[in-house]
Amino acid sequence: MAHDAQTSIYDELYIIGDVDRVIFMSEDTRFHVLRVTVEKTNTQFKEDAIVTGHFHDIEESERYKFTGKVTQHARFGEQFSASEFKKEIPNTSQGLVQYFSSDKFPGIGTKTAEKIVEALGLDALSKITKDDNALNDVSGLTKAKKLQITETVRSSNAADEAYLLMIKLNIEPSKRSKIIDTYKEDTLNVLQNHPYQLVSDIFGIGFKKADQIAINAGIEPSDPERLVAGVMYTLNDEISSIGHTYIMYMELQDKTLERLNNAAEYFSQEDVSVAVEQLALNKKLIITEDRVTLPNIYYSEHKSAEKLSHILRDNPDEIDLDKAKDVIQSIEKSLSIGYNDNQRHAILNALTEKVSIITGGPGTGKTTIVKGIITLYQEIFEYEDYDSYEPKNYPIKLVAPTGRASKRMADTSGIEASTIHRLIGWGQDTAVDDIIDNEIEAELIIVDEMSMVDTWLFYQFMQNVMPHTKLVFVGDSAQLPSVGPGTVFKDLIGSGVIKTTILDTVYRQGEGSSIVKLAYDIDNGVPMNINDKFKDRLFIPAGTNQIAEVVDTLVSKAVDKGYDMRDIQVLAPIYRGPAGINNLNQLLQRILNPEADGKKEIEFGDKVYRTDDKVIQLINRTEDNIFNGDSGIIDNIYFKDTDDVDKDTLIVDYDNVKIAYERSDLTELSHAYCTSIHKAQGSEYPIVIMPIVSSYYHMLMKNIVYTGITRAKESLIICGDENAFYSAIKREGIPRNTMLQQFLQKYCQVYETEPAELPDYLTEEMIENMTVDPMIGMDTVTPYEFVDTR
Ligand SMILES: Nc1ncnc2c1ncn2[C@@H]1O[C@H](COP(=O)(O)OP(=O)(O)OP(=O)(O)O)[C@@H](O)[C@H]1O
Repeated sequence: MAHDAQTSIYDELYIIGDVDRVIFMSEDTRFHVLRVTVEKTNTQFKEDAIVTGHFHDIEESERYKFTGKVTQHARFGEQFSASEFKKEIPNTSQGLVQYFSSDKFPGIGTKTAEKIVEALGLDALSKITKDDNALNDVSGLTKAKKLQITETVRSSNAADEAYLLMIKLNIEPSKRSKIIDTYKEDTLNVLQNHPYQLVSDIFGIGFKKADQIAINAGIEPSDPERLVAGVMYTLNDEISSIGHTYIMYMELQDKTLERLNNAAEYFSQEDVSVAVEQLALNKKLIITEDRVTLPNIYYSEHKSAEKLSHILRDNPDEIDLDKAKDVIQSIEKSLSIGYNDNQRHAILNALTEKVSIITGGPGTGKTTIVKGIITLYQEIFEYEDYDSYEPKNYPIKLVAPTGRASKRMADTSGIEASTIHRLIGWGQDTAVDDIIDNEIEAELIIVDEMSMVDTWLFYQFMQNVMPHTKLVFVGDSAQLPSVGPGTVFKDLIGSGVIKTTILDTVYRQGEGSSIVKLAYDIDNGVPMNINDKFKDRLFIPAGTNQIAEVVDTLVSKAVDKGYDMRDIQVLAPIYRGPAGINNLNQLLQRILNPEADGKKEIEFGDKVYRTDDKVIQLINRTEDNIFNGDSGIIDNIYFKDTDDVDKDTLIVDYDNVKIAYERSDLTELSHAYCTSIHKAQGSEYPIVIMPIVSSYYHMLMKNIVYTGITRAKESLIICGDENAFYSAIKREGIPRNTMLQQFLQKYCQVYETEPAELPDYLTEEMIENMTVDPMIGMDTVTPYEFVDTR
């Protein structure tokens, strides 16, 4: 059915027909499956046809012309897949009467419809569209009715026209409806005259797309709206792709000009300055000295520092230190270990300081210290038996930024732990930029995996901490920074205003782990030979094109030896290419969960999900307590045609919690045989297989390799190119510009006499009314994944 460019216009396949029934419609993407009674066609469909496609507004009983191609569906046979559709304007009296008496025009019956057609003739619709007074010739219509008919005809025309234009402009189907719903009758005007508005109003339409639309609409590249959108886009891009919380004014100017002046000098430095100042006046961005940032980010860093300084200012209650030391001794006895001095200080700091920090690499005793802190609090403050409390009333709260990390905390401590989101009540109805107001009742909050906490999440957390609550932040500052902007953990440590314990004695090495030693050597820049053999780690040389084969062999062997697929995790830093996550997932699915009788399958995009597949959740699903990066197993798939369900449904089992996904939710899932190192942060696996090849070039960085390695508990296999490995461990990530450290120092030094203040225009209301996405850390896209690796 393919047509070449010269003949396609003549050969274009079409069906003109009446829509009998809308069999399926996805609210999200507006993908429709229709049964159509064929009136006229140049295809093989004689009486009726199943027509599929993305349509904005299809009405049953209406006549449309669909253009597209004939496709073969695996289960349902031949269908017509439409790329364009257009309402057929009724061109007979009877058709027009039917149209005016349809549900579209409530209160108009056949008689009135006949009068309209009689008075205006066959071009009634075009007359009504063009002439406000067209309906005056029709007797018996009230003024209100005339207005209603005119508006309905015009908005229906405008929506159809806008929809057709969007198809021509190559705007994705899922965005088309959002655009029409946002701008309504103004859609055409926005698309033709103000396309740069889409960048800030429609999530997922970036500057490049708006630029293309503008070119097609004949808008000059020197248009002032293009400049304003370019500045905002550049600022957002720097923040989301690198993780900065601000960018230098000069850099913003240069980068904006670089982006906008590609073929000619459309704008000067001065033009950019004027646009930046105007945006600042309109409170779309904040300029402080020579820095520029987004209001919500500036506000988050400011407010977090202010709140921390308030908490730090209060002196904690007097503590019986002798008793505390005795309790620590008894903990040591019960655990059969002797805490080292650093560890002991870390435990005591949790009691004597309002806020304290514990940072250390794997195996340095962070978990063991957290256990000690909990017992110490229980003994000193004589808490009742844990089981006698409702978990939400227990005075100690354990939290982490991911579901998996919080589950680990609960497992190792024996008391309930939750995600930060859950603790503060960030739920289903919470929009991304809502400010949460939900004070946490607690005497002590311990936050683990702090390196994963970004600026916005930290702000949301801090605002809900009560002034008397003590805080302990635990993490490994050598790990990857948060996905969202900022380096919160490093800034808290760097500020010097919070008592920090750096743990540097590794205990897991004593248990014979060379994986931990490798991680430390990488962090400390110790020379090494990756080819050295150890019982728990291995390096296998391979080129990019051999990675799939090597991974195949390794995984097949592990499965033969009886390992479960949940024990083996392949980690890669990029999605595309032969050694990318997507390709490795396809391969691993074939090995670990092949097609088989009795296994149900559902196709979605270019993926096939099968029962027993290992999958990963890609965004936070707070209402179900399932988070970005959680992985589970497909438990079952139900089809509406054969099972007793309204919609096709896929059930994923996350450690015995079963979550249902409808088709439209499947964008939230991916296969998890191979995942990105970013998504594996906060998780640990018995066996990690980590390819490192030169084609990962942009992602070959020390903290990425370090984070991947430290996910392995028992065995680590690195396969790839040793030079790629050595260059990666020498390369630091791009440093992030942040302000939290500085704000914290400023607040803590001046607090007693001269509290620093937010600019008075920067209020919570303003943040709530912002249109800029705050890029919260749990987004599906990581800063590094923006990098084009081809
Ligand atoms: N002072 C100590 N003396 C002896 N063993 C210790 C000491 N501190 C910790 N350990 C042991 O070292 C091992 C690692 O400790 P722990 O799990 O607390 O480290 P961690 O920093 O939480 O590691 P990871 O981040 O990898 O989970 C445990 O087996 C623990 O019992």
